[in-house]
Amino acid sequence: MGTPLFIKVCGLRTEQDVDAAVEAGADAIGFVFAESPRRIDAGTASRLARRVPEGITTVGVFRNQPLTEVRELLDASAMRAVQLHGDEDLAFYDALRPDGRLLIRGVSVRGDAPRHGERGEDILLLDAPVPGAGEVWDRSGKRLPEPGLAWLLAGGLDPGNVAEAVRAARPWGVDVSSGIEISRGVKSPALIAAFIEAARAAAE
Ligand SMILES: O=C(O)c1ccccc1N[C@@H]1O[C@H](COP(=O)(O)O)[C@@H](O)[C@H]1O
Repeated sequence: MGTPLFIKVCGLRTEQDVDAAVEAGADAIGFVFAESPRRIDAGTASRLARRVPEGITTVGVFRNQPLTEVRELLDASAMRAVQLHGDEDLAFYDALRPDGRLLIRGVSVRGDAPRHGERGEDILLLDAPVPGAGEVWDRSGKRLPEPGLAWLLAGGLDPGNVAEAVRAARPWGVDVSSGIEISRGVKSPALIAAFIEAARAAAE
């Protein structure tokens, strides 16, 4: 397919899961600071992030939280990227931009998918209506970003369906949370490895 697929695994909470993601070749690892069963505090995120080699992007995930809280948590945990997954407006993105972190805009697609770059984001993430719920959304008839733009497909992906999703939607990258869990909020190193292997194979 040309450029290698960018793979983000999200909602990791333990050393074992982080090590599995690094070992399996994830490009980015997400730590959830938003309201969620996967939420962790800054101290835990900081401890886990220290296990992540420099070339892998650590991502703090937020949803409709105050700017001061977002910035405090990002700084305290030394995240390399920020994912805003709510209704954050352009001013919110503009305020974070000078911090120099990669900006990821997570969008719950209900009608048409938004265009890449409307908030000045580096990466657009298209997700199901309820983030982190493991739901596949209906992509049929939807205008997806053009090839070459940095956008991630998310929403109900798992080791069994990611290959077909990559072949059909041709995303720049993929993001997963529920599909690599054995129960809500509990990741499986085996599923992390299986997901990354299946996604990579589909993109070759
Ligand atoms: O995972 C969460 O609980 C979460 C909470 C708030 C914002 C985003 C969240 N997760 C994001 O959801 C998608 C995919 O989830 P899934 O694979 O369908 O479970 C992914 O972008 C996560 O970053």
